[in-house]
Amino acid sequence: MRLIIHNASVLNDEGQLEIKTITAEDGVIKQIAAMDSVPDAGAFGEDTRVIDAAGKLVTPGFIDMHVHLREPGFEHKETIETGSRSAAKGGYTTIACMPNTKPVTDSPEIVSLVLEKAQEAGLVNVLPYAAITKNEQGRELTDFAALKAAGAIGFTDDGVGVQTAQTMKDAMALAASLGMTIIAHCEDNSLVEGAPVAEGEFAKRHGLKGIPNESEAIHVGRDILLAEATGVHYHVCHVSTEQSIRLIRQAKEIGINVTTEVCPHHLLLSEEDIPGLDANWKMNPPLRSKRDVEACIQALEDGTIDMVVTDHAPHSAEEKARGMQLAPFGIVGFETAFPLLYTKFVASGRWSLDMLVKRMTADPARVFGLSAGRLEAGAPADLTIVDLEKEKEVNPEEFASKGRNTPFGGWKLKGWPVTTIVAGKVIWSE
Ligand SMILES: NC(=O)N[C@@H](CC(=O)O)C(=O)O
Ligand SMILES: [Zn+2]
Ligand SMILES: [Zn+2]
Repeated sequence: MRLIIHNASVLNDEGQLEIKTITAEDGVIKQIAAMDSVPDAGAFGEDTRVIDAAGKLVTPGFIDMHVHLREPGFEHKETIETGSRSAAKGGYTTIACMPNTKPVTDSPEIVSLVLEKAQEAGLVNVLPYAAITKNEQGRELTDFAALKAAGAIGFTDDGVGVQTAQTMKDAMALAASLGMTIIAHCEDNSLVEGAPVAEGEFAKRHGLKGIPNESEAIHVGRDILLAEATGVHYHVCHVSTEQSIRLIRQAKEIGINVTTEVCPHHLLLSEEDIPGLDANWKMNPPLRSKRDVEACIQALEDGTIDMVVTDHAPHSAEEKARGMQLAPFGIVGFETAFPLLYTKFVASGRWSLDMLVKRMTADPARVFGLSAGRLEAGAPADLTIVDLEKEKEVNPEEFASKGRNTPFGGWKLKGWPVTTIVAGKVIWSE
C-alpha cells in the first residue's frame, strides 16, 4: 500500500508553509520532498493512491487525549464506532478514551473490550485509559500493573475527582513505579454540591448554585504536592481556572513533572455567554469568568498548558432536555474543535497556525510519548488534510457523533478538515 499526497501545504521547522509531496508506504511516512510534477500513480504500481492536496493544509493527524466514547454501557449516547467516526470527521487520528463507562474500565477485560471494538471500527487509533479506583468510587485502587499489561495508557477517574489525598498519593506512587501517568479530574465535591454552573452573573441571575474556582484549584494544588513527593507524571484534565494555571505554572518552573490540557470551549466561552437555561451550555468544568478564559488562552500561548483536548462528552437529546439543573454535564467536541480555534485565534491573527497545530499534534505526542504527531520519514502515516478557506455553519444534525449537544450550533467557521488518513489509509473524506 502506497499513498502519495501531492501539492501538500505543510508547516516546516520554522512554522512556515511550503509545498511538498508526501509519500507513505505500509502505513509509515517514507518521504517528504519538493516535487515538480504530479506523480503518476501507475508508475508506482497498482497499489498506489495519489491525492492532489493543492491549496490545502496537510498536518499530522490531530491527537485528542481526553474523550468519552461511552461504550460499554452508554451506547445510546455514543459507541466506539460512532465516536471514532466523529473523531475522524474532526481530523483526529488518535484519541484517548476515558474509563467512566458501564462497567467502568477498571479491569483488564474492559480495556481489552475497548481495544477490540476500536479494532473492529477500523478508523482512528484508540488509546484507553483505565480507572484509578474501582468503579471510580475513590476508595480501592485498581490493579495498575494488570491494566497496563492489557493496554491502558494511564490512570484517571475522570468524571469525578479523587476526594482523598491518601488515595491519590498511593495511586501516584504506584503509577510512578510503573512509569505511568496519573490524569486527574480536579474537583473537590464539598465545594460543589449540586451546582450546575460556575459562580458568577449567570448563576445569580437564574438563582442557581455556583461552582467556585477553588473546587478545581484545591485539587490541583494538593496533587502538585503529591506529584512532587512521589515523582509521578501528573496530568491535569480540562484546566479552566486562573488559580489552577498559576499553580501549574509555578510547579513547572520548579521542575515538578506536571502537564495539562484545555478544551476549546474554555478558550472561547465564559459564563456571561450562556444564553439561557439550555443544558447544551452545561459542562464540567463549567464555563467560567472572562478572566479565566483569558488566563487559559495566555497559558496555552506560553506553553503552561501543553495541549488542546475536546473532552468530547456526548449525551442524548432526551438527557440534555432535563434542564440546566438536572441534565448531565458535557458537550461534544470532535467535529468543531479545529475550525473553532482556527477561525477565532488563527484567522483573527492572535495565534500562528503552527502553534495551533502543535498543540493538537506534536505537544500531546511529546507529553504522552506517542510516535504520532510529527510529519517526518519514519513516523506513522496519520495525516489530516484541511481546507483553510472552506467556510461553513456548524450544523449539529450533520455530526457523525450520536451526540448533538453543542453550544456552537450555527457558528460560521473556517478551516474544515476534508480528509483523514490513518496508517496511510483514507478513513474519512468529505
Ligand atoms: N466533561 C463533562 O462535562 N462530562 C464528562 C465527564 C468529565 O469529563 O468530567 C462526561 O463523561 O460526560
Ligand atoms: Zn472530567
Ligand atoms: Zn472528560
